[in-house]
Amino acid sequence: MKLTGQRQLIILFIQWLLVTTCLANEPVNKADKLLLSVNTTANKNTVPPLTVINKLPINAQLLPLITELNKTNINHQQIDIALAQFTLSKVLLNAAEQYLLLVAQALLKESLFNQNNHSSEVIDSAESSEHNAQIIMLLQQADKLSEQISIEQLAQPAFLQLHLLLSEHYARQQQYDLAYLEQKAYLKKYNIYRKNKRLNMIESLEQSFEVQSKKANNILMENQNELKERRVVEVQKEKSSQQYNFILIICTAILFLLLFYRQLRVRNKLLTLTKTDDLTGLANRSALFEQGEQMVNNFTHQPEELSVLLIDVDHFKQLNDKVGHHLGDSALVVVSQLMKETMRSRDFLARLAGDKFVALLPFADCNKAKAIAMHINKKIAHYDFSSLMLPNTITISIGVITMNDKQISFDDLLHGADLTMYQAKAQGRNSVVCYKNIVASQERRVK
Ligand SMILES: Nc1nc2c(ncn2[C@@H]2O[C@H](COP(=O)(O)OP(=O)(O)OP(=O)(O)O)[C@@H](O)[C@H]2O)c(=O)[nH]1
Repeated sequence: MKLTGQRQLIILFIQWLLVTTCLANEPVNKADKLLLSVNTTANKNTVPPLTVINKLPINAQLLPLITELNKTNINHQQIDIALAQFTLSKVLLNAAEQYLLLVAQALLKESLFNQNNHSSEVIDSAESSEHNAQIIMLLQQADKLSEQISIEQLAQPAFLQLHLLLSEHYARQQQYDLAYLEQKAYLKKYNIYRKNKRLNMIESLEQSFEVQSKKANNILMENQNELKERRVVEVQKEKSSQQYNFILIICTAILFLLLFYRQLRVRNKLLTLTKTDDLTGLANRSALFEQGEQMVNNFTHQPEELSVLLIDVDHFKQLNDKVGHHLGDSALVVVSQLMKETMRSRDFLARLAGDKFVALLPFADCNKAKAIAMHINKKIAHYDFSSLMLPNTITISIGVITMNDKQISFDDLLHGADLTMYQAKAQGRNSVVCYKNIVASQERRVK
Protein backbone atom coordinates (compact mmCIF):
# COMPACT_ATOMS: atom_id res chain seq x y z
CA MET A 1 0.00 0.00 0.00
CA LYS A 2 2.79 2.35 0.96
CA LEU A 3 4.59 1.67 -2.32
CA THR A 4 1.42 2.22 -4.33
CA GLY A 5 0.93 5.60 -2.57
CA GLN A 6 4.49 6.70 -3.43
CA ARG A 7 3.97 5.70 -7.06
CA GLN A 8 0.75 7.64 -7.23
CA LEU A 9 2.53 10.73 -5.78
CA ILE A 10 5.31 10.43 -8.36
CA ILE A 11 2.79 9.98 -11.20
CA LEU A 12 0.85 13.07 -9.99
CA PHE A 13 4.11 15.10 -9.86
CA ILE A 14 5.01 14.03 -13.39
CA GLN A 15 1.49 14.86 -14.57
CA TRP A 16 1.80 18.32 -12.99
CA LEU A 17 5.11 18.82 -14.77
CA LEU A 18 3.53 17.68 -18.02
CA VAL A 19 0.63 20.14 -17.60
CA THR A 20 3.00 23.06 -16.85
CA THR A 21 5.18 22.22 -19.80
CA CYS A 22 2.25 21.50 -22.10
CA LEU A 23 1.93 25.22 -22.95
CA ALA A 24 5.58 25.33 -23.91
CA ASN A 25 5.05 22.31 -26.15
CA GLU A 26 2.53 24.22 -28.23
CA PRO A 27 4.20 25.27 -31.47
CA VAL A 28 2.62 28.69 -31.39
CA ASN A 29 1.48 30.12 -28.04
CA LYS A 30 0.55 33.73 -27.18
CA ALA A 31 4.14 34.85 -26.82
CA ASP A 32 5.01 33.17 -30.13
CA LYS A 33 2.06 34.91 -31.80
CA LEU A 34 3.21 38.24 -30.40
CA LEU A 35 6.75 37.55 -31.57
CA LEU A 36 5.47 36.51 -34.99
CA SER A 37 3.38 39.67 -35.29
CA VAL A 38 6.35 41.79 -34.22
CA ASN A 39 8.59 40.00 -36.70
CA THR A 40 5.98 40.44 -39.44
CA THR A 41 5.67 44.17 -38.63
CA ALA A 42 9.41 44.50 -38.46
CA ASN A 43 9.75 42.74 -41.82
CA LYS A 44 7.16 45.07 -43.32
CA ASN A 45 9.20 47.99 -42.01
CA THR A 46 12.29 46.49 -43.63
CA VAL A 47 13.83 45.45 -40.31
CA PRO A 48 16.48 42.82 -40.93
CA PRO A 49 15.40 39.28 -39.89
CA LEU A 50 16.54 37.99 -36.52
CA THR A 51 19.63 35.90 -36.67
CA VAL A 52 20.37 32.92 -34.42
CA ILE A 53 23.99 32.35 -33.75
CA ASN A 54 25.47 28.90 -34.57
CA LYS A 55 22.18 27.55 -35.87
CA LEU A 56 22.59 24.50 -38.12
CA PRO A 57 20.51 24.48 -41.32
CA ILE A 58 17.57 22.09 -41.35
CA ASN A 59 16.03 20.49 -44.43
CA ALA A 60 12.80 22.27 -45.28
CA GLN A 61 10.80 19.00 -45.45
CA LEU A 62 11.89 17.69 -42.07
CA LEU A 63 10.14 20.18 -39.79
CA PRO A 64 6.69 19.76 -41.50
CA LEU A 65 7.03 16.00 -40.94
CA ILE A 66 7.53 16.54 -37.22
CA THR A 67 4.55 18.93 -37.13
CA GLU A 68 2.48 16.29 -38.95
CA LEU A 69 3.53 13.62 -36.43
CA ASN A 70 2.17 15.73 -33.56
CA LYS A 71 -1.34 15.58 -35.08
CA THR A 72 -3.88 12.87 -34.21
CA ASN A 73 -4.74 11.53 -37.66
CA ILE A 74 -1.53 10.62 -39.38
CA ASN A 75 -0.81 8.82 -42.62
CA HIS A 76 1.85 6.55 -41.09
CA GLN A 77 2.85 4.95 -44.35
CA GLN A 78 3.49 8.23 -46.10
CA ILE A 79 5.52 9.59 -43.20
CA ASP A 80 7.42 6.32 -42.87
CA ILE A 81 8.39 6.53 -46.56
CA ALA A 82 9.44 10.15 -46.16
CA LEU A 83 11.59 9.31 -43.14
CA ALA A 84 13.10 6.33 -44.97
CA GLN A 85 14.04 8.62 -47.84
CA PHE A 86 15.82 10.87 -45.38
CA THR A 87 17.63 7.96 -43.80
CA LEU A 88 18.71 6.44 -47.11
CA SER A 89 19.52 9.81 -48.65
CA LYS A 90 23.05 10.18 -49.91
CA VAL A 91 23.08 13.77 -48.79
CA LEU A 92 25.00 14.04 -45.59
CA LEU A 93 22.72 15.16 -42.75
CA ASN A 94 24.08 17.51 -40.12
CA ALA A 95 23.76 16.90 -36.37
CA ALA A 96 20.53 18.91 -36.03
CA GLU A 97 18.88 17.08 -38.94
CA GLN A 98 19.97 13.68 -37.58
CA TYR A 99 18.60 14.71 -34.18
CA LEU A 100 15.22 15.66 -35.61
CA LEU A 101 15.13 12.52 -37.80
CA LEU A 102 15.60 10.33 -34.72
CA VAL A 103 12.90 12.28 -32.83
CA ALA A 104 10.57 11.91 -35.83
CA GLN A 105 11.24 8.13 -35.96
CA ALA A 106 10.46 7.91 -32.24
CA LEU A 107 7.23 9.90 -32.71
CA LEU A 108 6.20 7.65 -35.61
CA LYS A 109 6.89 4.55 -33.59
CA GLU A 110 4.92 5.97 -30.69
CA SER A 111 2.03 6.87 -32.94
CA LEU A 112 1.97 3.42 -34.55
CA PHE A 113 2.11 1.75 -31.17
CA ASN A 114 -0.74 3.84 -29.83
CA GLN A 115 -2.80 3.15 -32.95
CA ASN A 116 -2.22 -0.62 -32.73
CA ASN A 117 -3.07 -0.76 -29.03
CA HIS A 118 -5.92 1.68 -29.15
CA SER A 119 -8.59 -1.02 -29.78
CA SER A 120 -7.16 -3.71 -27.50
CA GLU A 121 -8.10 -3.24 -23.87
CA VAL A 122 -5.22 -5.24 -22.45
CA ILE A 123 -1.74 -4.14 -23.44
CA ASP A 124 1.00 -6.70 -23.47
CA SER A 125 3.53 -5.45 -20.88
CA ALA A 126 6.46 -7.15 -22.62
CA GLU A 127 5.56 -5.54 -25.91
CA SER A 128 5.06 -2.17 -24.22
CA SER A 129 8.39 -2.45 -22.43
CA GLU A 130 10.16 -3.29 -25.68
CA HIS A 131 8.45 -0.39 -27.41
CA ASN A 132 9.53 1.95 -24.62
CA ALA A 133 13.08 0.66 -24.79
CA GLN A 134 13.17 1.24 -28.56
CA ILE A 135 11.85 4.77 -28.19
CA ILE A 136 14.31 5.51 -25.38
CA MET A 137 17.15 4.11 -27.46
CA LEU A 138 16.25 6.32 -30.45
CA LEU A 139 15.90 9.40 -28.27
CA GLN A 140 19.15 8.70 -26.42
CA GLN A 141 20.92 8.49 -29.78
CA ALA A 142 19.43 11.82 -30.66
CA ASP A 143 20.41 13.26 -27.28
CA LYS A 144 24.02 12.28 -27.91
CA LEU A 145 24.02 14.61 -30.92
CA SER A 146 23.15 17.56 -28.61
CA GLU A 147 26.85 18.26 -28.06
CA GLN A 148 27.18 19.26 -31.74
CA ILE A 149 24.12 21.53 -31.66
CA SER A 150 23.96 24.98 -30.14
CA ILE A 151 21.91 25.46 -26.99
CA GLU A 152 19.75 28.08 -28.78
CA GLN A 153 18.77 25.53 -31.45
CA LEU A 154 18.15 22.79 -28.90
CA ALA A 155 15.78 25.16 -27.12
CA GLN A 156 13.51 25.25 -30.21
CA PRO A 157 10.10 23.46 -29.73
CA ALA A 158 10.88 20.76 -32.34
CA PHE A 159 14.04 19.79 -30.42
CA LEU A 160 12.46 20.09 -26.98
CA GLN A 161 10.02 17.23 -27.70
CA LEU A 162 12.87 14.79 -27.12
CA HIS A 163 12.92 15.49 -23.38
CA LEU A 164 9.16 15.23 -23.03
CA LEU A 165 9.10 11.91 -24.89
CA LEU A 166 12.04 10.55 -22.96
CA SER A 167 10.52 11.67 -19.67
CA GLU A 168 7.24 9.95 -20.55
CA HIS A 169 8.92 6.67 -21.53
CA TYR A 170 11.26 6.69 -18.53
CA ALA A 171 8.18 7.12 -16.39
CA ARG A 172 6.47 4.26 -18.19
CA GLN A 173 9.49 2.10 -17.36
CA GLN A 174 9.31 3.42 -13.82
CA GLN A 175 12.64 5.15 -14.14
CA TYR A 176 11.30 8.25 -12.35
CA ASP A 177 14.70 9.76 -11.58
CA LEU A 178 15.55 9.84 -15.26
CA ALA A 179 12.05 11.07 -16.11
CA TYR A 180 12.50 13.88 -13.59
CA LEU A 181 15.91 14.81 -15.04
CA GLU A 182 14.43 14.92 -18.55
CA GLN A 183 11.62 17.18 -17.35
CA LYS A 184 14.23 19.36 -15.67
CA ALA A 185 16.31 19.50 -18.86
CA TYR A 186 13.16 20.32 -20.79
CA LEU A 187 12.28 23.20 -18.44
CA LYS A 188 15.82 24.54 -18.50
CA LYS A 189 15.86 24.63 -22.32
CA TYR A 190 12.32 25.92 -22.49
CA ASN A 191 13.33 28.84 -20.25
CA ILE A 192 16.25 29.52 -22.57
CA TYR A 193 13.85 29.37 -25.49
CA ARG A 194 11.46 31.87 -23.80
CA LYS A 195 14.33 34.09 -22.74
CA ASN A 196 15.72 34.13 -26.28
CA LYS A 197 12.27 34.86 -27.63
CA ARG A 198 11.87 37.76 -25.22
CA LEU A 199 15.30 39.12 -26.09
CA ASN A 200 14.58 38.79 -29.78
CA MET A 201 11.25 40.50 -29.28
CA ILE A 202 12.90 43.36 -27.37
CA GLU A 203 15.60 43.63 -30.02
CA SER A 204 12.98 43.61 -32.74
CA LEU A 205 10.94 46.26 -30.92
CA GLU A 206 14.06 48.36 -30.43
CA GLN A 207 14.94 48.07 -34.11
CA SER A 208 11.38 48.87 -35.07
CA PHE A 209 11.41 51.89 -32.73
CA GLU A 210 14.78 52.99 -34.11
CA VAL A 211 13.50 52.72 -37.69
CA GLN A 212 10.33 54.64 -36.82
CA SER A 213 12.39 57.27 -35.00
CA LYS A 214 14.73 57.63 -38.00
CA LYS A 215 11.74 57.89 -40.32
CA ALA A 216 10.19 60.57 -38.11
CA ASN A 217 13.52 62.43 -38.03
CA ASN A 218 13.81 62.17 -41.81
CA ILE A 219 10.28 63.53 -42.27
CA LEU A 220 11.07 66.34 -39.81
CA MET A 221 14.26 67.22 -41.68
CA GLU A 222 12.45 67.06 -45.03
CA ASN A 223 9.78 69.42 -43.67
CA GLN A 224 12.43 71.75 -42.28
CA ASN A 225 14.27 71.75 -45.62
CA GLU A 226 11.01 72.42 -47.45
CA LEU A 227 10.29 75.25 -45.03
CA LYS A 228 13.77 76.69 -45.59
CA GLU A 229 13.41 76.42 -49.37
CA ARG A 230 10.04 78.19 -49.20
CA ARG A 231 11.52 80.91 -47.00
CA VAL A 232 14.41 81.37 -49.48
CA VAL A 233 11.93 81.63 -52.36
CA GLU A 234 9.85 84.14 -50.38
CA VAL A 235 12.94 86.22 -49.54
CA GLN A 236 14.02 86.18 -53.21
CA LYS A 237 10.53 87.23 -54.29
CA GLU A 238 10.51 90.00 -51.68
CA LYS A 239 13.97 91.13 -52.82
CA SER A 240 13.02 91.19 -56.50
CA SER A 241 9.80 93.02 -55.62
CA GLN A 242 11.82 95.61 -53.67
CA GLN A 243 14.23 95.97 -56.61
CA TYR A 244 11.30 96.37 -59.01
CA ASN A 245 9.72 99.01 -56.77
CA PHE A 246 13.05 100.81 -56.39
CA ILE A 247 13.59 100.86 -60.17
CA LEU A 248 9.99 102.06 -60.64
CA ILE A 249 10.53 104.87 -58.13
CA ILE A 250 13.83 105.89 -59.76
CA CYS A 251 12.27 105.85 -63.26
CA THR A 252 9.30 107.87 -62.04
CA ALA A 253 11.63 110.37 -60.34
CA ILE A 254 13.78 110.70 -63.50
CA LEU A 255 10.65 111.15 -65.63
CA PHE A 256 9.31 113.73 -63.21
CA LEU A 257 12.65 115.62 -63.21
CA LEU A 258 12.79 115.55 -67.03
CA LEU A 259 9.24 116.85 -67.29
CA PHE A 260 9.95 119.48 -64.64
CA TYR A 261 13.15 120.53 -66.45
CA ARG A 262 11.29 120.71 -69.79
CA GLN A 263 8.51 122.73 -68.20
CA LEU A 264 11.07 125.05 -66.66
CA ARG A 265 12.79 125.55 -70.02
CA VAL A 266 9.47 126.26 -71.76
CA ARG A 267 8.54 128.70 -69.00
CA ASN A 268 11.93 130.44 -69.20
CA LYS A 269 11.71 130.56 -72.97
CA LEU A 270 8.22 132.06 -72.78
CA LEU A 271 9.42 134.49 -70.14
CA THR A 272 12.38 135.47 -72.31
CA LEU A 273 10.11 135.83 -75.33
CA THR A 274 7.79 138.12 -73.44
CA LYS A 275 10.82 140.30 -72.63
CA THR A 276 12.57 140.09 -76.00
CA ASP A 277 12.12 142.13 -79.14
CA ASP A 278 11.27 139.82 -82.04
CA LEU A 279 13.28 141.65 -84.68
CA THR A 280 16.57 142.56 -82.96
CA GLY A 281 16.71 140.03 -80.12
CA LEU A 282 17.27 142.90 -77.68
CA ALA A 283 15.16 143.48 -74.57
CA ASN A 284 11.75 144.90 -75.46
CA ARG A 285 9.96 147.96 -74.09
CA SER A 286 8.40 146.06 -71.17
CA ALA A 287 11.78 144.60 -70.08
CA LEU A 288 13.33 148.07 -70.47
CA PHE A 289 10.91 149.69 -68.06
CA GLU A 290 11.24 146.83 -65.59
CA GLN A 291 15.06 146.96 -65.66
CA GLY A 292 15.14 150.80 -65.79
CA GLU A 293 12.94 151.23 -62.70
CA GLN A 294 14.98 148.61 -60.81
CA MET A 295 18.29 150.35 -61.71
CA VAL A 296 16.97 153.78 -60.76
CA ASN A 297 15.87 152.35 -57.41
CA ASN A 298 19.30 150.81 -56.85
CA PHE A 299 21.19 154.01 -57.72
CA THR A 300 18.92 156.18 -55.54
CA HIS A 301 20.74 154.82 -52.47
CA GLN A 302 24.33 154.90 -53.73
CA PRO A 303 26.70 157.69 -54.75
CA GLU A 304 27.59 156.22 -58.14
CA GLU A 305 25.78 157.54 -61.19
CA LEU A 306 23.47 155.97 -63.74
CA SER A 307 23.28 157.34 -67.27
CA VAL A 308 20.69 156.73 -69.97
CA LEU A 309 21.17 156.98 -73.75
CA LEU A 310 18.24 157.45 -76.13
CA ILE A 311 19.32 156.48 -79.62
CA ASP A 312 17.32 157.18 -82.79
CA VAL A 313 18.21 156.32 -86.37
CA ASP A 314 18.35 159.41 -88.58
CA HIS A 315 15.87 159.70 -91.46
CA PHE A 316 14.73 156.13 -91.09
CA LYS A 317 11.44 156.88 -92.78
CA GLN A 318 13.36 157.92 -95.89
CA LEU A 319 15.42 154.72 -95.67
CA ASN A 320 12.28 152.60 -95.45
CA ASP A 321 10.81 154.41 -98.36
CA LYS A 322 14.00 154.03 -100.37
CA VAL A 323 14.93 150.38 -99.77
CA GLY A 324 11.71 148.96 -98.52
CA HIS A 325 10.46 147.89 -95.09
CA HIS A 326 12.19 144.54 -95.23
CA LEU A 327 15.66 145.98 -95.76
CA GLY A 328 14.79 148.62 -93.19
CA ASP A 329 14.38 145.75 -90.72
CA SER A 330 17.86 144.48 -91.68
CA ALA A 331 19.30 147.93 -91.06
CA LEU A 332 17.69 147.95 -87.58
CA VAL A 333 19.19 144.51 -86.79
CA VAL A 334 22.72 145.56 -87.88
CA VAL A 335 22.53 148.85 -86.01
CA SER A 336 21.38 147.07 -82.84
CA GLN A 337 24.24 144.52 -83.14
CA LEU A 338 26.83 147.29 -83.62
CA MET A 339 25.50 149.08 -80.55
CA LYS A 340 25.54 145.87 -78.48
CA GLU A 341 29.16 145.19 -79.48
CA THR A 342 30.19 148.67 -78.34
CA MET A 343 28.47 148.44 -74.93
CA ARG A 344 30.14 147.19 -71.74
CA SER A 345 28.96 143.86 -70.35
CA ARG A 346 27.21 145.58 -67.45
CA ASP A 347 25.20 147.88 -69.76
CA PHE A 348 21.60 147.17 -70.75
CA LEU A 349 20.35 147.83 -74.31
CA ALA A 350 16.69 147.68 -75.34
CA ARG A 351 14.52 148.61 -78.29
CA LEU A 352 12.00 151.21 -77.17
CA ALA A 353 9.96 151.37 -80.38
CA GLY A 354 10.48 151.66 -84.17
CA ASP A 355 13.96 153.02 -84.75
CA LYS A 356 14.40 154.16 -81.09
CA PHE A 357 16.76 152.36 -78.70
CA VAL A 358 17.60 152.96 -75.02
CA ALA A 359 20.85 152.07 -73.24
CA LEU A 360 21.15 151.98 -69.43
CA LEU A 361 24.76 152.64 -68.34
CA PRO A 362 25.29 151.88 -64.64
CA PHE A 363 28.37 153.38 -62.89
CA ALA A 364 28.80 155.89 -65.77
CA ASP A 365 28.85 159.62 -65.13
CA CYS A 366 28.00 162.18 -67.83
CA ASN A 367 31.48 162.15 -69.38
CA LYS A 368 31.76 158.39 -69.46
CA ALA A 369 28.26 158.07 -70.90
CA LYS A 370 29.03 160.68 -73.52
CA ALA A 371 32.23 158.86 -74.44
CA ILE A 372 30.31 155.59 -74.89
CA ALA A 373 27.67 157.40 -76.94
CA MET A 374 30.32 159.00 -79.15
CA HIS A 375 31.94 155.62 -79.64
CA ILE A 376 28.60 154.08 -80.73
CA ASN A 377 27.87 157.01 -82.97
CA LYS A 378 31.24 156.78 -84.74
CA LYS A 379 31.03 152.99 -85.08
CA ILE A 380 27.69 153.15 -86.87
CA ALA A 381 28.62 156.19 -88.94
CA HIS A 382 31.78 154.44 -90.17
CA TYR A 383 30.09 151.12 -90.89
CA ASP A 384 29.61 150.24 -94.54
CA PHE A 385 25.99 149.13 -95.04
CA SER A 386 26.27 148.76 -98.84
CA SER A 387 26.79 144.98 -98.59
CA LEU A 388 23.21 144.76 -97.27
CA MET A 389 21.88 146.66 -100.32
CA LEU A 390 21.47 149.67 -98.07
CA PRO A 391 22.94 153.16 -98.42
CA ASN A 392 26.64 153.30 -97.60
CA THR A 393 26.15 155.13 -94.33
CA ILE A 394 23.49 155.26 -91.69
CA THR A 395 23.77 157.68 -88.81
CA ILE A 396 22.20 157.95 -85.40
CA SER A 397 21.44 160.74 -82.93
CA ILE A 398 21.96 160.12 -79.20
CA GLY A 399 20.64 161.98 -76.21
CA VAL A 400 22.58 161.41 -72.98
CA ILE A 401 21.22 161.99 -69.48
CA THR A 402 22.86 161.22 -66.12
CA MET A 403 20.92 160.62 -62.93
CA ASN A 404 22.18 163.54 -60.85
CA ASP A 405 18.95 163.97 -58.95
CA LYS A 406 18.50 160.93 -56.72
CA GLN A 407 14.74 161.53 -56.49
CA ILE A 408 14.17 161.35 -60.27
CA SER A 409 12.02 158.55 -61.74
CA PHE A 410 12.88 156.38 -64.72
CA ASP A 411 10.09 157.98 -66.77
CA ASP A 412 11.58 161.42 -66.12
CA LEU A 413 15.01 160.19 -67.04
CA LEU A 414 13.69 158.75 -70.27
CA HIS A 415 11.83 161.96 -71.01
CA GLY A 416 15.03 163.97 -70.41
CA ALA A 417 16.96 161.63 -72.73
CA ASP A 418 14.27 162.04 -75.36
CA LEU A 419 14.52 165.84 -75.16
CA THR A 420 18.28 165.62 -75.46
CA MET A 421 18.02 163.28 -78.43
CA TYR A 422 15.72 165.74 -80.23
CA GLN A 423 18.29 168.42 -79.46
CA ALA A 424 20.85 166.27 -81.31
CA LYS A 425 18.41 165.96 -84.22
CA ALA A 426 17.97 169.68 -84.20
CA GLN A 427 21.71 170.21 -84.33
CA GLY A 428 21.83 168.37 -87.64
CA ARG A 429 21.70 164.71 -86.53
CA ASN A 430 24.63 162.21 -86.35
CA SER A 431 25.55 163.79 -83.05
CA VAL A 432 25.59 163.26 -79.27
CA VAL A 433 24.04 165.76 -76.87
CA CYS A 434 24.16 165.70 -73.05
CA TYR A 435 21.22 166.79 -71.00
CA LYS A 436 23.30 169.19 -68.86
CA ASN A 437 24.24 171.10 -72.02
CA ILE A 438 20.55 171.67 -72.77
CA VAL A 439 19.98 172.97 -69.24
CA ALA A 440 23.03 175.27 -69.55
CA SER A 441 21.89 176.66 -72.93
CA GLN A 442 18.37 177.18 -71.55
CA GLU A 443 19.89 178.97 -68.57
CA ARG A 444 21.99 181.16 -70.93
CA ARG A 445 18.88 182.00 -73.01
CA VAL A 446 17.05 183.13 -69.88
CA LYS A 447 19.93 185.45 -68.93
N1 LIG B 1 11.41 148.96 -91.36
C1 LIG B 1 10.81 149.33 -90.25
N2 LIG B 1 10.39 150.53 -90.07
C2 LIG B 1 9.80 150.92 -88.92
C3 LIG B 1 9.62 150.03 -87.88
N3 LIG B 1 9.02 150.66 -86.87
C4 LIG B 1 8.83 151.93 -87.25
N4 LIG B 1 9.31 152.14 -88.50
C5 LIG B 1 9.34 153.31 -89.28
O1 LIG B 1 10.36 154.14 -88.82
C6 LIG B 1 10.06 155.46 -89.11
C7 LIG B 1 10.36 156.35 -88.03
O2 LIG B 1 10.35 157.65 -88.41
P1 LIG B 1 10.60 158.83 -87.48
O3 LIG B 1 11.51 158.43 -86.37
O4 LIG B 1 9.32 159.39 -87.04
O5 LIG B 1 11.34 159.88 -88.41
P2 LIG B 1 12.62 159.73 -89.18
O6 LIG B 1 12.34 159.39 -90.53
O7 LIG B 1 13.51 158.70 -88.51
O8 LIG B 1 13.32 161.09 -89.08
P3 LIG B 1 14.07 161.62 -87.83
O9 LIG B 1 13.80 160.80 -86.70
O10 LIG B 1 13.58 162.98 -87.65
O11 LIG B 1 15.46 161.59 -88.29
C8 LIG B 1 8.60 155.41 -89.50
O12 LIG B 1 8.44 155.66 -90.91
C9 LIG B 1 8.10 154.03 -89.15
O13 LIG B 1 7.14 153.58 -90.07
C10 LIG B 1 10.07 148.69 -88.06
O14 LIG B 1 9.97 147.79 -87.24
N5 LIG B 1 10.66 148.41 -89.26
